[in-house]
Parts: sequence; C-alpha cells; structure tokens
Amino acid sequence: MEPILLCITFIAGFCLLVIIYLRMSEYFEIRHILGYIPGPKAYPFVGLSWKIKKIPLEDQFKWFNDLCFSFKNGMVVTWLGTKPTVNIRKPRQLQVILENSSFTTKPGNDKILTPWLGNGVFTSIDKIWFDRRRFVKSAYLELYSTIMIEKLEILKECISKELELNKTQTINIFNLVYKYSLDTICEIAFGINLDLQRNEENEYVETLHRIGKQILSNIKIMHNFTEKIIIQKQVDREQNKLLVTEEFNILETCRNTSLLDKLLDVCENTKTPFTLQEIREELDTFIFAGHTTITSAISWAFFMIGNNQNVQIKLQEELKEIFTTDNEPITIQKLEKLQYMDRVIKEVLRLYPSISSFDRLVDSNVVIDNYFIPKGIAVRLHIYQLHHDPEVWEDPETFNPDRFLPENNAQRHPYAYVPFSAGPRNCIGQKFAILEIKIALTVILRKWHIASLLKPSEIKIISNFILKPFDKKIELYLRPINKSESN
Ligand code: HEM
Repeated sequence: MEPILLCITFIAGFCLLVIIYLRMSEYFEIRHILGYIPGPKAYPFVGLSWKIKKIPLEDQFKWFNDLCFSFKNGMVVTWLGTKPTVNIRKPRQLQVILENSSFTTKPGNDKILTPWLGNGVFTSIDKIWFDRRRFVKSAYLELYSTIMIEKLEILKECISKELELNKTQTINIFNLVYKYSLDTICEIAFGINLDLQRNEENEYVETLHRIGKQILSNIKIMHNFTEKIIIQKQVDREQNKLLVTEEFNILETCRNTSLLDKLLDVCENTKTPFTLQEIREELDTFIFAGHTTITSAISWAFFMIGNNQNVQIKLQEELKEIFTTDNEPITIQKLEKLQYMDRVIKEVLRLYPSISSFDRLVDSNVVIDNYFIPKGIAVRLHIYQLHHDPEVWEDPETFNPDRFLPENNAQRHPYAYVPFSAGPRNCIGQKFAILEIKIALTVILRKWHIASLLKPSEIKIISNFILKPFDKKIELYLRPINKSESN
C-alpha cells in the first residue's frame, strides 16, 4: 500500500474510533444520569427492544401501561435500543413540561408523518412551527357545522343500508365513522365533495389506507392529489376575482369557505405568502389530525354510550327536551344547551383520549420530581395513563360523566385532565372536534337506540397515531327510536 493511502486509512480509522468513543461515553453518561429514575432493567444497547418484540402487537399497549403502573411515582425511564425515553403520567409532572413555553419541540423522527406532513403545524418545530401556528390558527376556529350535518345525513343512510342488509347482526361503527370523518374533513379542507362515504374507490382513500406500508411512493400520490386541488382552486379564485370587477363585488358569494380558501385569503393579505408546498403541508396536516382523532372519539363515544344504558337514557331525555320535534334542525345555540352531553364527551375523552401519549424533547436541563433530565432527552406524556390513574381519578374505570359537574371539577389538579394537551402546543382543533362529536351524537341518538356487542374489558386497544381497537371494530346493535321505523 502507498504510504499516503496508509496514512489516510490510519487517520480515518483514528477519527472513527474517536467518534465511537465520544458516542459511547455520551451514551454511558446518559445511562448513568437517567439511571436514577426508576424503570425496568435495560440491557446496554438493546434496552427493552428484545422484550417488546416477543409481545404480540395487540397486547403491547396494555403491557406497557401495566409496566408503567408498576412504578408508583409515575416516572419511568425506558430504553429502546440506545434511545431513552422518560415516561411521565402524574399531573404535577405533566405540568412541568406543558407549562414551559420553551418545551415545544417534538423528537420529529416519525417515519410516516414527517415525509407526509413535512413542516405542517403538527410536525414542525421552532420558528417554523411558531409561524405556521399563527398562520393557520384563525382558519381552525371556523365552525363548519353545515358540512358536518350534511355528511351525517349520509352516514345515517349508510347505517340504514347496512342494517337492512344485515337485519339481526351488529354493524361495525368504527368503519362507518372513519369514512364519514374523512369525507367531512376533505370537504372542509378542499371545498370539494369527494363523496367518500358512498364512493368506495377513491384514489385518495385507497392511498391513505396503504400509507403505512409503502411510505414514499404513496406519499407522492397524496402530495400530487392535494397540490392539484390547490392549483385548481387558485385558478377558480382568479376567475371569481374577474367576476368581482365585472359584476360589482359579488366575491363573497363566489368564494367557498373551505380551509384552503381561508389559507389563500391569508396569503393574499400578507407580504410573504406561503408557497404551494407550505399550503399543501397545512392541508394534509388538517386532514390527518382532523379525521383520525375524530374517528377515534366518535367511535369510542358510541361504544361507551352503548355500554351504559343509564347514560343513554339521560342523553336521549336531554335531546328530547332541546329538540321538541323529530325534524327540528340542529343549531349551534341548541347544541350549547346539551350540557349532559358535554359531560359525556369529556368522560369518553378521559377514558379514550384519541392521542394517548405524545413526546417532547426537553430543550434545556429540567428537574421533575427531584429527578434530573438532561437537555435533548425525549419525554413522553402519557395522557391515557394519567386519565386512568386511581390516585388521580376515583374508580377510574367507571364511566361517570358527572365527574365533570362544576363542583367536582373545582377540586381537580389543572393538569389531571388534558385530552387536548395544554400550553402553547395544545390542540388547535379542540373547538372543531367538540362540535363535530356533539353533532354526531345528536344526529345518531335522535334516530337510534344503541347497544354495544362487547364490554370495555373485551376490547384490545392499540395506540397507532390514535387510540383504536386492535381489529378496528366497534360492533353496535341499533334499534330505531321511532317505533314505526322498526316495522
Ligand atoms: C377528540 C379529538 C381530538 C383530540 C383528543 C386531539 C388531541 C390533540 C393532542 C393531545 C394534541 C397534542 C399532540 C402533540 O403535542 O404531539 C393535538 C394537537 C393538534 N391537533 Fe388535535 N385533537 C383532536 C382533534 C383535532 C381536530 C379535529 C383537528 C383539526 C381539525 C386537530 C388538529 C390538531 C393540530 C393541527 C395539532 C398540532 C398543534 C401544534 O402542534 O401546534 N385536532 N391534538
């Protein structure tokens, strides 16, 4: 070997050894610091990975929760390979993270969400996140109840069809609610009716189903779909603008009120408008966050109401009081009067928070419960565990909407109940979500009486983006309330 080559090989080898040494000493230093926090035994370099691999997928959620609950103070460090996570579940622990306005960074290592949603408000960090949140915030506050009600009429049609086909059997409400919520969010986002509940073979929906399997090629199809709609909308708006000059200010009636329109409105009124890619990222984010979480919440709501007949009777009495005739239209004012329903929804989201846990990267050293967590470590906030903790909630597995009566709320720690997270990075779709769940319960419970096939203890839960049944099935019996319809 040439001396010069020998020299380069030697230097490269030396540098590699230095890098390995530095990485190793950093790894062992972190292991030492986090070693003070309770947690299951973690073998060097593999951690818990080998153990988790042996557990069937459908049992992993329960296994992990049981593991965390076996450590009483609520703080547990776990290692996956060489990556540590500090898991927390007590209100005071969550408060330290959520209250600190500088802890808004997410680890950002999601293999699916990051390529799909890019720098959308859900996945971005730092200044990009801050600017994006300001950009989209007002559009998320819009209440799109008309579209929701129209789409629920179609859901009713689909349910009736399934009941006709399947007279004595149950229907899988999870599947139907999934199609309903995707149909609704797409129309709200794009201002286009894709009719996804009736139209099974839509390219967008099919791709969405496959997205977990072949990530990159599918994401390209999704991006192209959204970009085509944005470009078409920009062309339409230009044409509508011409109408304004020609026919004196009829722009308002020509414009749609979709999220896309709202974002384009904001762009037109700013000196630094967002690019096509940036608008696409926000639309995809809205669709992702707005249909997965809603599917979970509405489905679990029907499941729990179908399991608690006393609650259902009270809900239906309240509905009869507010909507005195069968065909009385749903209005925001009437929905606001449904206070028992508000408590039912809160209780559903306590037991089944759509996002059961989420991560924050601590941007500076922090102390929680006297344990030191160094800068750069991922902390996982376990909402599901918090909401099921017997030290926080009396008799936590009992479905009791009256926990949320004002007199009971007053005694609770402010961070005991956070299904929408809290602090600067909380859910911006919260108002939207509550409205949609409320309208869905109103529409369905005015028409049907429901009963669940299974009890909560019989359903295996997984948390894959959202909290859902492992087999994506929530089976319900439905009986029309109006007796003439049952004949
Ligand atoms: C019951 C329904 C919902 C629940 C329980 C829920 C819960 C949450 C939670 C816990 C977070 C924080 C996640 C994290 O920090 O990683 C979050 C963030 C977010 N949610 Fe929701 N959500 C719901 C519905 C919606 C809907 C309907 C939309 C949109 C229409 C939406 C849009 C978002 C967005 C964009 C963020 C990211 C905010 C940011 O990072 O600044 N959510 N949601």
